[in-house]
Amino acid sequence: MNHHDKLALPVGTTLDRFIMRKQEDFPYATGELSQLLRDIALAAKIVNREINRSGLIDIAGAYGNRNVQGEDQQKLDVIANIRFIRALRNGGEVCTIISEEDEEVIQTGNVQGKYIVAIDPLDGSSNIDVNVSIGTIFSIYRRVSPTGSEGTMADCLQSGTHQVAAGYVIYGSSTMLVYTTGNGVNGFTYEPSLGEFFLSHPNIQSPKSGTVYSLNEGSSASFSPGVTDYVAYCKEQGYSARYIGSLVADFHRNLLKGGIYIYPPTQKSPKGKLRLMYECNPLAFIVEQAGGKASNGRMRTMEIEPKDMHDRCPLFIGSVDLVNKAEEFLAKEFAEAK
Ligand SMILES: O=P(O)(O)OC[C@H]1O[C@](O)(COP(=O)(O)O)[C@@H](O)[C@@H]1O
Ligand SMILES: [Mg+2]
Ligand SMILES: [Mg+2]
Repeated sequence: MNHHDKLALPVGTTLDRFIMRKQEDFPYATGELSQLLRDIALAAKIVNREINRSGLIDIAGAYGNRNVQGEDQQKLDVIANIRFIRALRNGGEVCTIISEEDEEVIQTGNVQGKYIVAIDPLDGSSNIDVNVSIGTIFSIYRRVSPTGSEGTMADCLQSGTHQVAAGYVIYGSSTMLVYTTGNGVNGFTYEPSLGEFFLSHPNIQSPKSGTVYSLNEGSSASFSPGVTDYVAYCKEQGYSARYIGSLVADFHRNLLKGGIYIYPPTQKSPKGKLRLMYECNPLAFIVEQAGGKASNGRMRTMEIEPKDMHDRCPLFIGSVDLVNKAEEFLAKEFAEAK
Protein backbone atom coordinates (compact mmCIF):
# COMPACT_ATOMS: atom_id res chain seq x y z
CA MET A 1 0.00 0.00 0.00
CA ASN A 2 1.47 3.36 -0.86
CA HIS A 3 0.88 6.62 0.94
CA HIS A 4 -1.62 7.86 -1.64
CA ASP A 5 -4.12 5.10 -0.96
CA LYS A 6 -7.56 6.10 0.28
CA LEU A 7 -6.77 9.80 0.02
CA ALA A 8 -9.35 11.53 -2.13
CA LEU A 9 -7.56 13.77 -4.58
CA PRO A 10 -8.22 17.43 -3.87
CA VAL A 11 -9.95 19.88 -6.17
CA GLY A 12 -7.24 21.57 -8.20
CA THR A 13 -5.29 18.37 -8.90
CA THR A 14 -4.16 18.41 -12.52
CA LEU A 15 -5.64 15.84 -14.88
CA ASP A 16 -2.18 14.36 -15.51
CA ARG A 17 -1.54 13.82 -11.82
CA PHE A 18 -5.05 12.48 -11.30
CA ILE A 19 -4.60 9.91 -14.06
CA MET A 20 -1.19 8.92 -12.65
CA ARG A 21 -2.49 8.51 -9.07
CA LYS A 22 -5.44 6.46 -10.25
CA GLN A 23 -3.10 4.18 -12.12
CA GLU A 24 -1.09 3.61 -8.94
CA ASP A 25 -4.25 2.03 -7.44
CA PHE A 26 -3.73 -0.85 -9.89
CA PRO A 27 -0.15 -2.06 -9.34
CA TYR A 28 -0.18 -4.28 -12.44
CA ALA A 29 -1.62 -1.67 -14.76
CA THR A 30 0.78 -1.00 -17.60
CA GLY A 31 -0.06 2.68 -18.00
CA GLU A 32 -1.38 2.26 -21.53
CA LEU A 33 -4.93 3.36 -20.73
CA SER A 34 -3.52 6.30 -18.77
CA GLN A 35 -1.49 7.31 -21.80
CA LEU A 36 -4.53 6.99 -24.02
CA LEU A 37 -6.53 9.31 -21.76
CA ARG A 38 -3.71 11.83 -21.91
CA ASP A 39 -3.73 11.63 -25.71
CA ILE A 40 -7.45 12.42 -25.73
CA ALA A 41 -6.91 15.36 -23.35
CA LEU A 42 -4.19 16.70 -25.64
CA ALA A 43 -6.44 16.54 -28.70
CA ALA A 44 -9.22 18.19 -26.66
CA LYS A 45 -6.93 21.14 -25.92
CA ILE A 46 -6.08 21.53 -29.58
CA VAL A 47 -9.73 21.31 -30.67
CA ASN A 48 -10.66 23.75 -27.92
CA ARG A 49 -8.27 26.27 -29.41
CA GLU A 50 -9.68 25.76 -32.90
CA ILE A 51 -13.24 26.21 -31.62
CA ASN A 52 -12.42 29.35 -29.65
CA ARG A 53 -11.02 31.13 -32.65
CA SER A 54 -13.29 29.60 -35.30
CA GLY A 55 -15.27 32.83 -35.72
CA LEU A 56 -12.04 34.63 -36.63
CA ILE A 57 -10.34 32.35 -39.08
CA ASP A 58 -13.09 31.07 -41.31
CA ILE A 59 -13.31 27.52 -40.05
CA ALA A 60 -16.88 27.76 -38.87
CA GLY A 61 -19.57 27.01 -41.43
CA ALA A 62 -20.27 24.21 -43.84
CA TYR A 63 -17.50 22.16 -45.38
CA GLY A 64 -19.50 21.38 -48.50
CA ASN A 65 -19.56 17.66 -47.89
CA ARG A 66 -21.83 15.09 -46.28
CA ASN A 67 -20.78 12.46 -43.78
CA VAL A 68 -21.82 8.80 -43.60
CA GLN A 69 -25.07 9.77 -41.93
CA GLY A 70 -25.97 12.01 -44.88
CA GLU A 71 -25.60 15.07 -42.66
CA ASP A 72 -23.81 18.21 -43.76
CA GLN A 73 -20.30 18.23 -42.40
CA GLN A 74 -19.11 21.42 -40.81
CA LYS A 75 -15.49 22.45 -41.16
CA LEU A 76 -14.94 22.00 -37.46
CA ASP A 77 -16.37 18.47 -37.67
CA VAL A 78 -13.63 17.65 -40.11
CA ILE A 79 -10.93 19.45 -38.15
CA ALA A 80 -11.89 17.82 -34.84
CA ASN A 81 -11.97 14.41 -36.52
CA ILE A 82 -8.48 14.91 -37.93
CA ARG A 83 -7.09 16.16 -34.60
CA PHE A 84 -8.44 13.28 -32.54
CA ILE A 85 -7.41 10.64 -35.04
CA ARG A 86 -3.92 12.09 -35.26
CA ALA A 87 -3.51 12.19 -31.47
CA LEU A 88 -4.73 8.60 -31.13
CA ARG A 89 -2.53 7.37 -33.96
CA ASN A 90 0.56 9.14 -32.65
CA GLY A 91 -0.14 8.00 -29.08
CA GLY A 92 0.22 4.37 -30.14
CA GLU A 93 -2.24 2.74 -27.71
CA VAL A 94 -5.18 2.43 -30.12
CA CYS A 95 -5.35 -0.08 -32.96
CA THR A 96 -8.73 0.90 -34.41
CA ILE A 97 -11.00 3.95 -34.32
CA ILE A 98 -14.72 4.23 -35.06
CA SER A 99 -15.70 7.80 -35.88
CA GLU A 100 -19.00 9.45 -36.68
CA GLU A 101 -17.27 11.13 -39.59
CA ASP A 102 -15.90 7.96 -41.24
CA GLU A 103 -18.01 5.20 -42.72
CA GLU A 104 -15.27 2.58 -42.42
CA VAL A 105 -13.17 1.79 -39.37
CA ILE A 106 -9.88 3.64 -39.16
CA GLN A 107 -6.90 1.34 -38.70
CA THR A 108 -4.17 3.37 -37.04
CA GLY A 109 -1.37 0.97 -37.98
CA ASN A 110 -0.60 0.42 -34.29
CA VAL A 111 -1.15 -3.34 -34.38
CA GLN A 112 0.23 -3.70 -30.85
CA GLY A 113 -2.34 -1.21 -29.55
CA LYS A 114 -4.72 -2.85 -27.08
CA TYR A 115 -7.57 -0.39 -27.34
CA ILE A 116 -10.47 0.53 -29.61
CA VAL A 117 -11.91 4.06 -29.49
CA ALA A 118 -15.37 5.09 -30.71
CA ILE A 119 -15.71 8.86 -31.06
CA ASP A 120 -18.07 11.66 -31.98
CA PRO A 121 -15.32 14.24 -32.56
CA LEU A 122 -17.70 17.17 -32.57
CA ASP A 123 -21.18 16.88 -31.14
CA GLY A 124 -23.84 19.52 -31.59
CA SER A 125 -22.29 20.83 -34.76
CA SER A 126 -25.40 22.80 -35.72
CA ASN A 127 -24.45 25.06 -32.80
CA ILE A 128 -20.90 25.91 -33.94
CA ASP A 129 -21.77 29.02 -35.89
CA VAL A 130 -23.84 30.53 -33.11
CA ASN A 131 -21.39 30.30 -30.21
CA VAL A 132 -23.38 27.70 -28.28
CA SER A 133 -21.83 24.82 -26.32
CA ILE A 134 -20.62 21.85 -28.34
CA GLY A 135 -18.69 18.74 -27.36
CA THR A 136 -16.70 15.60 -28.04
CA ILE A 137 -17.84 12.15 -26.88
CA PHE A 138 -15.59 9.08 -26.62
CA SER A 139 -15.75 5.47 -25.59
CA ILE A 140 -12.84 3.07 -25.00
CA TYR A 141 -12.85 -0.73 -25.33
CA ARG A 142 -10.12 -3.32 -24.90
CA ARG A 143 -9.63 -5.33 -28.07
CA VAL A 144 -10.70 -8.96 -27.89
CA SER A 145 -8.53 -10.17 -30.78
CA PRO A 146 -4.84 -10.84 -30.16
CA THR A 147 -2.43 -7.97 -30.75
CA GLY A 148 -0.15 -8.13 -33.76
CA SER A 149 -2.80 -7.43 -36.39
CA GLU A 150 -5.47 -4.86 -37.14
CA GLY A 151 -8.58 -4.62 -34.95
CA THR A 152 -11.50 -6.77 -36.14
CA MET A 153 -15.27 -6.26 -36.35
CA ALA A 154 -15.61 -8.31 -33.16
CA ASP A 155 -13.33 -5.78 -31.45
CA CYS A 156 -15.46 -2.91 -32.70
CA LEU A 157 -18.98 -4.24 -32.13
CA GLN A 158 -18.85 -4.79 -28.37
CA SER A 159 -21.80 -3.88 -26.19
CA GLY A 160 -21.49 -0.86 -23.90
CA THR A 161 -21.04 -3.06 -20.82
CA HIS A 162 -17.53 -3.80 -22.12
CA GLN A 163 -16.38 -0.17 -22.05
CA VAL A 164 -13.24 0.34 -19.97
CA ALA A 165 -13.54 4.12 -20.04
CA ALA A 166 -15.75 6.81 -21.52
CA GLY A 167 -15.99 10.54 -21.39
CA TYR A 168 -16.87 13.79 -23.01
CA VAL A 169 -15.46 17.23 -23.47
CA ILE A 170 -17.82 20.18 -23.33
CA TYR A 171 -16.64 23.35 -25.04
CA GLY A 172 -18.91 25.72 -23.17
CA SER A 173 -18.65 28.87 -21.10
CA SER A 174 -15.66 26.98 -19.82
CA THR A 175 -14.20 23.82 -21.32
CA MET A 176 -14.48 20.66 -19.25
CA LEU A 177 -13.46 17.06 -19.57
CA VAL A 178 -15.61 14.53 -17.71
CA TYR A 179 -14.72 10.85 -17.68
CA THR A 180 -15.03 7.52 -15.97
CA THR A 181 -12.93 4.39 -15.91
CA GLY A 182 -15.68 2.49 -14.10
CA ASN A 183 -14.85 3.84 -10.68
CA GLY A 184 -16.97 6.98 -10.39
CA VAL A 185 -17.11 10.10 -12.54
CA ASN A 186 -14.80 13.10 -12.29
CA GLY A 187 -14.87 16.45 -14.06
CA PHE A 188 -11.93 18.69 -14.91
CA THR A 189 -12.07 22.32 -15.95
CA TYR A 190 -9.61 23.68 -18.48
CA GLU A 191 -7.49 26.70 -17.62
CA PRO A 192 -6.47 27.97 -21.06
CA SER A 193 -3.64 30.26 -20.07
CA LEU A 194 -1.97 27.42 -18.14
CA GLY A 195 -2.96 24.79 -20.71
CA GLU A 196 -4.08 22.35 -18.01
CA PHE A 197 -7.24 20.58 -16.95
CA PHE A 198 -7.81 20.79 -13.16
CA LEU A 199 -10.09 18.61 -11.05
CA SER A 200 -13.14 20.79 -10.37
CA HIS A 201 -16.02 18.30 -10.05
CA PRO A 202 -14.83 15.27 -8.05
CA ASN A 203 -17.07 12.22 -7.77
CA ILE A 204 -20.05 13.57 -9.71
CA GLN A 205 -23.40 12.15 -8.55
CA SER A 206 -26.51 12.28 -10.70
CA PRO A 207 -29.35 13.70 -8.58
CA LYS A 208 -31.88 10.91 -8.01
CA SER A 209 -34.69 13.10 -9.28
CA GLY A 210 -35.10 16.43 -11.04
CA THR A 211 -37.52 18.86 -12.61
CA VAL A 212 -36.09 19.32 -16.10
CA TYR A 213 -36.99 17.46 -19.29
CA SER A 214 -35.02 17.88 -22.49
CA LEU A 215 -36.21 16.81 -25.90
CA ASN A 216 -36.89 18.36 -29.26
CA GLU A 217 -40.62 18.99 -29.00
CA GLY A 218 -40.68 20.27 -32.58
CA SER A 219 -41.11 16.62 -33.57
CA SER A 220 -43.96 15.96 -31.13
CA ALA A 221 -46.46 15.20 -33.92
CA SER A 222 -44.59 11.94 -34.55
CA PHE A 223 -43.89 10.91 -30.94
CA SER A 224 -45.26 7.52 -29.94
CA PRO A 225 -48.16 7.49 -27.42
CA GLY A 226 -45.85 6.61 -24.51
CA VAL A 227 -43.52 9.53 -25.18
CA THR A 228 -46.46 11.89 -25.75
CA ASP A 229 -48.01 10.84 -22.43
CA TYR A 230 -44.71 11.15 -20.59
CA VAL A 231 -44.16 14.68 -21.90
CA ALA A 232 -47.72 15.60 -20.84
CA TYR A 233 -46.89 14.17 -17.40
CA CYS A 234 -43.73 16.34 -17.20
CA LYS A 235 -45.86 19.40 -17.94
CA GLU A 236 -48.47 18.42 -15.34
CA GLN A 237 -45.66 18.19 -12.82
CA GLY A 238 -44.54 21.70 -13.76
CA TYR A 239 -41.11 20.60 -14.95
CA SER A 240 -38.98 23.03 -16.96
CA ALA A 241 -38.15 22.33 -20.60
CA ARG A 242 -34.47 22.80 -21.49
CA TYR A 243 -33.09 21.88 -24.91
CA ILE A 244 -29.85 23.17 -26.32
CA GLY A 245 -29.57 20.77 -29.26
CA SER A 246 -26.04 19.69 -28.32
CA LEU A 247 -26.37 16.30 -26.66
CA VAL A 248 -23.24 16.83 -24.58
CA ALA A 249 -24.47 20.14 -23.20
CA ASP A 250 -28.00 18.91 -22.52
CA PHE A 251 -26.63 15.79 -20.84
CA HIS A 252 -24.05 17.68 -18.78
CA ARG A 253 -26.61 20.09 -17.36
CA ASN A 254 -28.97 17.29 -16.38
CA LEU A 255 -26.10 15.24 -14.90
CA LEU A 256 -25.18 18.07 -12.55
CA LYS A 257 -28.66 19.45 -11.82
CA GLY A 258 -31.02 16.50 -12.29
CA GLY A 259 -33.29 15.89 -15.25
CA ILE A 260 -33.99 13.63 -18.18
CA TYR A 261 -32.81 13.86 -21.79
CA ILE A 262 -34.86 12.08 -24.42
CA TYR A 263 -34.26 11.45 -28.10
CA PRO A 264 -37.23 9.30 -29.05
CA PRO A 265 -38.04 7.61 -32.33
CA THR A 266 -39.63 10.13 -34.73
CA GLN A 267 -40.96 9.99 -38.26
CA LYS A 268 -37.72 11.45 -39.57
CA SER A 269 -35.56 9.14 -37.42
CA PRO A 270 -37.58 5.99 -36.67
CA LYS A 271 -34.79 4.53 -34.54
CA GLY A 272 -33.99 7.84 -32.90
CA LYS A 273 -31.22 10.08 -34.18
CA LEU A 274 -28.41 9.33 -31.77
CA ARG A 275 -25.68 6.83 -32.45
CA LEU A 276 -25.29 3.90 -30.05
CA MET A 277 -21.52 3.52 -30.12
CA TYR A 278 -20.25 7.06 -29.85
CA GLU A 279 -23.15 9.01 -28.36
CA CYS A 280 -25.46 6.77 -26.28
CA ASN A 281 -23.09 4.20 -24.76
CA PRO A 282 -20.38 6.55 -23.47
CA LEU A 283 -22.98 8.79 -21.80
CA ALA A 284 -24.78 5.70 -20.48
CA PHE A 285 -21.57 4.49 -18.81
CA ILE A 286 -21.03 7.91 -17.25
CA VAL A 287 -24.60 8.32 -16.05
CA GLU A 288 -24.63 4.84 -14.48
CA GLN A 289 -21.30 5.51 -12.78
CA ALA A 290 -22.88 8.66 -11.34
CA GLY A 291 -25.93 6.74 -10.10
CA GLY A 292 -28.28 7.63 -12.97
CA LYS A 293 -29.84 5.52 -15.71
CA ALA A 294 -29.85 5.12 -19.51
CA SER A 295 -32.33 3.13 -21.55
CA ASN A 296 -33.75 2.82 -25.05
CA GLY A 297 -37.18 2.69 -23.47
CA ARG A 298 -37.19 -1.09 -23.30
CA MET A 299 -33.76 -2.08 -22.07
CA ARG A 300 -30.50 -0.84 -20.61
CA THR A 301 -28.59 1.04 -23.31
CA MET A 302 -25.28 -0.64 -22.46
CA GLU A 303 -26.73 -4.13 -23.04
CA ILE A 304 -27.79 -3.45 -26.62
CA GLU A 305 -25.76 -5.58 -29.02
CA PRO A 306 -24.49 -3.34 -31.82
CA LYS A 307 -24.99 -4.73 -35.33
CA ASP A 308 -23.24 -1.89 -37.12
CA MET A 309 -20.78 0.76 -35.94
CA HIS A 310 -23.18 3.52 -36.90
CA ASP A 311 -26.35 2.03 -35.36
CA ARG A 312 -28.86 4.47 -33.96
CA CYS A 313 -31.11 3.97 -30.97
CA PRO A 314 -33.65 5.90 -28.91
CA LEU A 315 -32.25 7.37 -25.70
CA PHE A 316 -33.81 8.09 -22.31
CA ILE A 317 -31.05 9.19 -19.97
CA GLY A 318 -30.52 11.05 -16.72
CA SER A 319 -31.85 10.97 -13.17
CA VAL A 320 -32.94 7.48 -12.19
CA ASP A 321 -36.45 8.40 -10.96
CA LEU A 322 -37.23 10.29 -14.16
CA VAL A 323 -35.97 7.56 -16.48
CA ASN A 324 -37.94 4.96 -14.50
CA LYS A 325 -41.08 7.07 -14.86
CA ALA A 326 -40.56 7.44 -18.62
CA GLU A 327 -40.13 3.66 -18.88
CA GLU A 328 -43.44 3.17 -17.04
CA PHE A 329 -45.23 5.23 -19.68
CA LEU A 330 -43.51 3.32 -22.47
CA ALA A 331 -44.32 -0.05 -20.85
CA LYS A 332 -48.00 0.93 -20.97
CA GLU A 333 -47.66 1.78 -24.65
CA PHE A 334 -45.90 -1.50 -25.43
CA ALA A 335 -48.52 -3.50 -23.49
CA GLU A 336 -51.38 -1.80 -25.36
CA ALA A 337 -49.69 -2.39 -28.71
CA LYS A 338 -49.66 -6.16 -28.12
O1 LIG B 1 -31.97 18.98 -34.03
P1 LIG B 1 -32.27 17.74 -33.29
O2 LIG B 1 -33.00 16.71 -34.07
O3 LIG B 1 -32.93 18.00 -31.95
O4 LIG B 1 -30.87 17.06 -32.98
C1 LIG B 1 -30.04 17.44 -31.95
C2 LIG B 1 -29.13 16.30 -31.65
O5 LIG B 1 -28.34 16.00 -32.76
C3 LIG B 1 -26.98 16.02 -32.43
O6 LIG B 1 -26.50 17.25 -32.78
C4 LIG B 1 -26.18 14.99 -33.19
O7 LIG B 1 -24.78 15.17 -33.05
P2 LIG B 1 -23.72 15.65 -34.18
O8 LIG B 1 -23.62 17.13 -34.16
O9 LIG B 1 -22.49 14.98 -33.68
O10 LIG B 1 -24.21 15.10 -35.50
C5 LIG B 1 -26.96 15.88 -30.91
O11 LIG B 1 -25.89 16.50 -30.33
C6 LIG B 1 -28.22 16.62 -30.53
O12 LIG B 1 -28.72 16.28 -29.29
MG1 LIG C 1 -23.23 13.96 -31.93
MG1 LIG D 1 -20.62 14.89 -34.39
